[in-house]
Amino acid sequence: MLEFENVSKSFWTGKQRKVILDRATFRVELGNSLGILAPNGTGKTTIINMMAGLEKPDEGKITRTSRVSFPLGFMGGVVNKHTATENCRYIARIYGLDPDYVEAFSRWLCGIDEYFDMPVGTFSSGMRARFSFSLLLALEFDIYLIDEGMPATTDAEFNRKAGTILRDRLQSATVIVVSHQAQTLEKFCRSAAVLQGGQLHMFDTLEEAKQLYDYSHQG
Ligand SMILES: Nc1ncnc2c1ncn2[C@@H]1O[C@H](COP(=O)(O)OP(=O)(O)OP(=O)(O)O)[C@@H](O)[C@H]1O
Repeated sequence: MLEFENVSKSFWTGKQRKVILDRATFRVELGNSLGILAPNGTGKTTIINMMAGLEKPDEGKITRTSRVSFPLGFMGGVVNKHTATENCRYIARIYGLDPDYVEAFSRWLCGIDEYFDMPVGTFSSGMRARFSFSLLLALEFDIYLIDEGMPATTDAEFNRKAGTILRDRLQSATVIVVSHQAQTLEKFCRSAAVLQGGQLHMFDTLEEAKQLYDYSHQG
């Protein structure tokens, strides 16, 4: 379970206060994957980062009773001057997992051959995306956090392999996806929410959420 209680977050831009969340309260239960619809620039990344514990709320309480992933695509825990192998093994140890397994799984899924033993700083952006996604799937979480859908890699073979594993994982795990597009959420989510005026409005179905979203933002 992941719960926000009266969580507020805003940024001061130098001119005005940009409100992301205003005393928002909601809860995500295991087994009930959630899609959050929000237009660009309204705070999707900030909310996902707060869920992951990478950013703190200004006020309120965030409770995690399940293993919550880092956001898909997040490279903050990866050290550029170290190889993919070293990074994998180090991160596996942090999470108390078997480094041999995590390394072997990421190496296989990533499919970047000898680059896996080169410093991550030498990777192309596509390779970096593949590496961070492979690493995320090598680790075991109860709740996976995804910002704007699958990473945009141009490698069809990788997208197919990673997509299949992610779908399998979703049989037992829960996913929270934030996106500005309802289409991205269709593949993953049972229920959906719309971010509006600093509140998350929760709906039982994506269809209901879409109606509010289309009406408010596109209509
Ligand atoms: N540290 C910060 N200081 C000031 N403003 C910030 C800070 N971080 C984010 N913002 C602002 O808060 C708003 C929300 O940012 P965020 O990155 O969470 O939005 P987003 O919905 O993920 O955007 P996008 O879809 O464009 O990636 C933006 O206007 C952004 O400029």
